[in-house]
Amino acid sequence: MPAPIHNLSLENSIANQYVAELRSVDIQQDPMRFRQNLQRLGEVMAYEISKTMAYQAKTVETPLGEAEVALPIEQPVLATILRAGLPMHQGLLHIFDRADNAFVSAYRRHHKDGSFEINLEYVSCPELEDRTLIIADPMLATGASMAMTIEALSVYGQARDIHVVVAIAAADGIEHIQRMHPRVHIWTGAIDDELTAKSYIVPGLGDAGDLAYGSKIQD
Ligand SMILES: O=P(O)(O)OC[C@H]1O[C@H](OP(=O)(O)OP(=O)(O)O)[C@H](O)[C@@H]1O
Ligand SMILES: O=c1cc[nH]c(=O)[nH]1
Ligand SMILES: [Mg+2]
Repeated sequence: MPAPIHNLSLENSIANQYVAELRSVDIQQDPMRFRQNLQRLGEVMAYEISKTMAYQAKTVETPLGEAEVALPIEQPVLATILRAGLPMHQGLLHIFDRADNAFVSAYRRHHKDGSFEINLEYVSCPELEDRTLIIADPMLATGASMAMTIEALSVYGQARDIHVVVAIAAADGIEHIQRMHPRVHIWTGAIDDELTAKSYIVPGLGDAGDLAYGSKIQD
């Protein structure tokens, strides 16, 4: 049995407004708002994931006495995939403000026939053994970039829990991750059914990296 999918669109919450604005062809003309909506979604997801973590009772001294509070036992490792993952990563880091961080560069290298392969070139990662790992990337299309990232990070130790956080997941991408990495929890703002011939999510939102940071020369 693969780990459960957490689809935020199944419940009414403000997260649905952030996803709607990310998708909107008009609102996404404002790159600052696009990045901010990704960041806000990262913050919401971090809050949801924080409910699944382990806590321990601690005593906090106030100016007037002592308060009993349940505090997280550990800080997670927050990982992201350049470029498009950066704003969601920042949102996660706002909430898990003492987290360690990992960065991976992965991008699609396109061939003339329309096919592409994922190029994974740069990895920077702390020790992962027995830790909670949260990997953010707004788009889970075929799932190839995320699956390669999980494999690349596994070299740094076996994380106890792995959470993948995305704004929009394609059904194909979810299937790929569940097949390759069944232990991984997927948190998504929405699930879309289709991919184009070039593996863009439909209706999706377009190219998240370009919308956040501008177009790039295709490799
Ligand atoms: O599930 P997949 O089929 O692998 O596609 C998803 C990947 O595509 C996008 O990155 P992209 O390669 O466009 O790089 P960018 O962030 O530099 O735009 C996105 O941010 C994911 O990393
Ligand atoms: O729909 C998609 C698929 C991959 N990358 C994106 O930015 N959007
Ligand atoms: Mg892109």
